[in-house]
Amino acid sequence: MSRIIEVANLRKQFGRFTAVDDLSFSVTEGVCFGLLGPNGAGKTTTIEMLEGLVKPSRGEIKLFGEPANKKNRQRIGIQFQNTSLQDYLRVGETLRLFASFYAAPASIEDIIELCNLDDILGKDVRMLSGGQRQRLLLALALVNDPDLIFLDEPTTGLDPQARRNFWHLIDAIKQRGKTIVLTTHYMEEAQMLCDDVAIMDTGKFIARGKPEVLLAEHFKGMVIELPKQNLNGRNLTEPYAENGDKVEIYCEQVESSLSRLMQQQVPLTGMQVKQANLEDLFLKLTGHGLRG
Ligand SMILES: Nc1ncnc2c1ncn2[C@@H]1O[C@H](COP(=O)(O)OP(=O)(O)OP(=O)(O)O)[C@@H](O)[C@H]1O
Repeated sequence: MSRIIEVANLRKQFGRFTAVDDLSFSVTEGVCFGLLGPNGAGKTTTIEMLEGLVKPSRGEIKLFGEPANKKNRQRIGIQFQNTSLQDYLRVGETLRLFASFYAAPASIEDIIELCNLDDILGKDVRMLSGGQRQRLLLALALVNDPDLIFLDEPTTGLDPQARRNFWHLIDAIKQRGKTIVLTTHYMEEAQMLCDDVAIMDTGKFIARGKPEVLLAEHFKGMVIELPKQNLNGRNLTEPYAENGDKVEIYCEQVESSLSRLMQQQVPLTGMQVKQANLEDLFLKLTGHGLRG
């Protein structure tokens, strides 16, 4: 499989502040690559440099095997966090307007079907629900039949059902062999959709790889989650991290960890035992939770 994106020593400074700090990575064809991290980690700045919207302070970007340029950027589609749509236009008219910007647009009918827009084609874009608007923005990102698609926090603000519906759409796009770069701070979303992830914090990658491989590398067993107040000042013998009003205890064997907790007379009310996910990995690597 060829490398669709290759980045070497990419950096972005805003004045003296380093938003993206010397990233080097590549993304293979047909992969859904997730850039994950909390607010301010540098995800948007990174993809905006790849998209050509922000000039890097340093570093090299290759797209489709060549230095990024106007021509190979025509092969990308972008769904921005916020896109202004033309008031008073309907969904169908908006799609046709965007398609008219390109010499060889994709089939509009195909995109309507893929993005499930049939029922809302006649709807004024100002009247769309959050989920409908995101579906339209995704359709607009596909209108030039791109080989590489950037989705910047596509499901932020959507309710859980709309988010799940959107995941199905992204899956359908993946089935067509397109390469996707997605930013998100929903680790569950990344785990569902991404074949390859980079977890970002303060402008750097702190982990990179397939979600299941990263989790297997960093967690040998299960995670016990307890309300922090249950510890009541006790120091645990198990390795653990604090996450807001909870603590996460990393255990290789649940039974022996539970009996040690009971020996220490830690109350187990409100306890949950769970499989570690990417959110737990972020906490383990940084010592702080994703949502501060
Ligand atoms: N034009 C700018 N001028 C100064 N600082 C900026 C500018 N753009 C971004 N930053 C800063 O760079 C850092 C990274 O921002 P960025 O938007 O890339 O993060 P992010 O991970 O995408 O966060 P979010 O999830 O909130 O979108 C932040 O601290 C942000 O305030």
